[in-house]
Amino acid sequence: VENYGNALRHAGKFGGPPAYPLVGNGLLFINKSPAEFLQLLGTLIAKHGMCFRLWLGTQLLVLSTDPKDIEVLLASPKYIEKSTEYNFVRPWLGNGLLTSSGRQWQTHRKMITPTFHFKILEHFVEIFDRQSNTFIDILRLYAKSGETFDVFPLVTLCALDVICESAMGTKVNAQLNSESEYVKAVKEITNLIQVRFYDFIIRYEFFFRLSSNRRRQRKVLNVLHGYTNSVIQSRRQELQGTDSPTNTPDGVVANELESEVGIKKRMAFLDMLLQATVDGRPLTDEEIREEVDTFMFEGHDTTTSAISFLLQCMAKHPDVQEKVFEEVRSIVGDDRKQPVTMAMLNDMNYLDLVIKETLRLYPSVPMFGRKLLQNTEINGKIFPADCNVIVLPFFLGRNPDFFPNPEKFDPERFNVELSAEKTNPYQYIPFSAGPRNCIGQKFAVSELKSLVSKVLRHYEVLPPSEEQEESFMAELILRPERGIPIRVRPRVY
Ligand code: HEM
Repeated sequence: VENYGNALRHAGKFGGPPAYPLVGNGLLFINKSPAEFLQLLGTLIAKHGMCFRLWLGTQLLVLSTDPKDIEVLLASPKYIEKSTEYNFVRPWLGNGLLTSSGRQWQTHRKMITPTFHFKILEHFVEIFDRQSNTFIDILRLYAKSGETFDVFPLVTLCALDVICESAMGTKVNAQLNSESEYVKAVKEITNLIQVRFYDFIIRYEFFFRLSSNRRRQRKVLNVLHGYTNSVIQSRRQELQGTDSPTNTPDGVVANELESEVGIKKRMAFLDMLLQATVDGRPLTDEEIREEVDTFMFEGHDTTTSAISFLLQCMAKHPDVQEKVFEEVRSIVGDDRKQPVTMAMLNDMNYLDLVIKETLRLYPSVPMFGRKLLQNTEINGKIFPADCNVIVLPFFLGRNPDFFPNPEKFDPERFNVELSAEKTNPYQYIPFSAGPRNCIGQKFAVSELKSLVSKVLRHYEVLPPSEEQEESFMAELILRPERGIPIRVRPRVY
């Protein structure tokens, strides 16, 4: 109550739509579909500017697309507490890297950072390459028929295969077996979390606990945590050299590489966690599970969104597609079976620009938030204690003051001379910035390059037979409301 009074006092200085006692601006969001929600935010930004407040019930949100404020917020190690919305993912991810704060976040971030060293990333390139081969095989059917299809769910399964193998060292074979219990559970949990974002009632823990969603969530979490826990147990035993590979609940052999003669032992993210220490002690099983689950979530939904929109951009802009293909061909050659190496991916400079431009228009994380723990002055404004500051990369990327002619898809904005991301680093933040930026950025970009270059080596990506208008849902990640319809046809060269 004290904080509510304090927030009320200070919130008056921020502009924003008229708010009513207790419900605040909640009524604005009632009966809106997720797609309408993002449009509504756009309208509010146009009306109230780069920094304004919203009341969701008694919760104060300050929405920011002002790079100056965002710089203060993100560059400082002081403001690392995440906003209220992150509580919705806590039942699944606990206090993993995305959701934790304070000392736990600091020590874990320090421990996990070396895992993303470029030398270690090289081990994952083989996984990217192999899983994109499966993806190519699956597309063959659509290339044959020439029909329009939604590529989004296919990309989801591929990204899930990649992250499962990279994070846990196990194969769920999602692309070949989308009926797997684990795969279905991942899909269901992300749906259950997303509903809470927009449902004015079950945003509150009290009402959520009374809802049927809570019971469903419990069941799904049993599957998810059960799987991760059993993989952790079997990996731990193997590392101690006391046991042979164990079967996981999906009947998947958790570890199959180590014993094969001549194959270098590849470390999954999990193996590194099992050997790491914080404050001189090994991690508990629970801490390990939370970090692995965090990677499972952060590491597949985001890349799915990025890869899908990237493929859509290829379909819409054949000239750009042609240029990407020519670059890939000049690096990898004409043999379609040639596996791609990290060195080759690093050489794909034009594809880099294309990825940057795709993430400007379609940032996989369209918004993220921080909670301020005390009254905080930022550029002369007092942000009250307990308020949630919501940063909106989606609208930053579409602001004509920052990116002239923003609707135009133009990868050259990011070339060495124009270098749109360096001119003001806080206008372009698809991976966030500062100490709490995306730890998986390099992993993600390599995965994107690997999959998209493989697709272009086999297929031409074409627009759907009937164009449709773009419509987005800003959920945990940016999703197309009606999927990503494309066509493919075998590439001749
Ligand atoms: C195109 C793909 C991706 C995009 C656009 C992206 C974007 C982001 C953004 C904006 C944040 C900050 C979120 C916040 O402040 O709450 C973040 C954090 C994070 N990302 Fe990514 N991400 C991507 C891929 C990945 C991948 C592949 C992984 C893991 C393999 C990953 C792991 C993480 C983790 C663990 C955090 C939390 C870091 C921390 O709080 O210290 N991300 N990501």
